[in-house]
Amino acid sequence: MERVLEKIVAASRRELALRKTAVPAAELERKLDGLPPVRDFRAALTAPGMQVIAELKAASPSKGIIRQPLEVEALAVELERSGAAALSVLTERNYFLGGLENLERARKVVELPLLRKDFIYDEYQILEARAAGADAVLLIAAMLVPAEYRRLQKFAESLGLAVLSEAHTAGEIAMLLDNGASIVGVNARNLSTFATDLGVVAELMGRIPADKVRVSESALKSNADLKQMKRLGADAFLIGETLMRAASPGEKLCELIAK
Ligand SMILES: O=P(O)(O)OC[C@@H](O)[C@@H](O)c1c[nH]c2ccccc12
Repeated sequence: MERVLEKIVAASRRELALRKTAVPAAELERKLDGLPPVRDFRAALTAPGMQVIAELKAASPSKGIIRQPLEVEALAVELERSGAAALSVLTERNYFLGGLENLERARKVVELPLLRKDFIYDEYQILEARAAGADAVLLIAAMLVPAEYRRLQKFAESLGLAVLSEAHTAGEIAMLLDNGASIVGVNARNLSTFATDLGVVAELMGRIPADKVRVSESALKSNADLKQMKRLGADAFLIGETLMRAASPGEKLCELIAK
């Protein structure tokens, strides 16, 4: 596993142990019974037109502070009104200044499907995601061996959650497809260096069969970028920084998805 990723996961494991003691899994499971049904993330991404998963992100390891304070409710409502297909909410605390509470806050104000964006390696995190109002979770190929990936994917599906499976190399795409991924994201960002290269997405998108949902992730800055990725087969786009740096993220989204 790569270095930055390793540090993030190590910090996350320490915190997870504390959360598990504070709120046992059985308690979270009881909470799930009273929840409204999961919203259809997959359907949102495959609707006709330019479908964007708009990401609420306050900071990142490579860019430092991106948007602070993160006005979760205002941003969620504005992005929904401006045509986002779904929202991605960063919940990693140490490097992205996110939190599960941001997911809960977004859930209260929008009807859009929500993705828990985090570094997931444990079923407990998937229970937390559903309890906080998520409709989908991210699973990152670079940090999971196939058996772990399969186990977490099955668990998410058993709760009705969709899984966005993320790859950065041809080998990772093959692993995900061999293990039953149906929504596959190609991340332009290398998680060891955090450098981005849209060329990687352009090169790899064609390796995902058209019966899968194909998502172009990271480094999308313009309407032309989205159109290029669409031509290469992308069904949907995951966009964080370009929206979060905009004075008006809603206007920026309209500009990005214009015909
Ligand atoms: O801000 P950008 O370049 O538009 O990227 C968004 C999203 O793809 C990125 O935040 C991301 C993709 N995969 C991740 C895994 C963990 C943390 C973050 C990510």
